[in-house]
Amino acid sequence: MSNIAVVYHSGYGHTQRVAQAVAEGAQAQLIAIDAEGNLPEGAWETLAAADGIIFGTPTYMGGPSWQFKKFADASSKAWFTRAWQDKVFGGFTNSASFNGDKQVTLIYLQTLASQHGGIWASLGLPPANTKAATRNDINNLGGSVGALVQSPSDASAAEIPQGDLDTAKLYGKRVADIAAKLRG
Ligand SMILES: Cc1cc2nc3c(=O)[nH]c(=O)nc-3n(C[C@H](O)[C@H](O)[C@H](O)COP(=O)(O)O)c2cc1C
Repeated sequence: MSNIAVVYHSGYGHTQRVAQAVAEGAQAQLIAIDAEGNLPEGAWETLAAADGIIFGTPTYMGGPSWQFKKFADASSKAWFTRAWQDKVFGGFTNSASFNGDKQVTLIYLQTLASQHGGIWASLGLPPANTKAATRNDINNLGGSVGALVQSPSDASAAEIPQGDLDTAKLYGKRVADIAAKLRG
């Protein structure tokens, strides 16, 4: 059993639902970045104590939300002290379009983890990309770096495709399992 924290921002609730799925898979603690880009009381300590950290943000204008970026910049304090060195990291993003430039966001999250000296966990799931594939399948969006989720622009958080949520949950479990193995 490992100790994982999922730290995420969500402007309108879609990414929050994804974060809950990831946290369920990882048996993780959820930390919400608020609308001002700040963390709740005690969250930096929780992150410092975690074996693994999973980042989550919607893709806004081809990158992370500014609130997530504010958190990332504030993490430079942890960077200075190498507080997150050798932790396991993962990341997920959610956006309205199938592509929507989500990959740019994931690469940003991977880079942030690498700046901190982290060990990045890939998605580790094959794509469902045959003619028979549906949005209920695991990894129908065909990601590899982290978990991708598509919420149609007119869909509520309750209408996120089940396959993407299941993918997010499996990814959370993968990050937790890797962290447990590394902890020994
Ligand atoms: C300011 C803004 C920028 C957005 N930019 C993109 C984008 O670059 N690509 C995309 O596919 N969707 C984009 N969207 C759609 C959001 O990613 C989508 O609505 C997502 O589900 C929002 O997640 P949230 O409810 O957690 O905030 C954008 C939405 C907003 C509000």
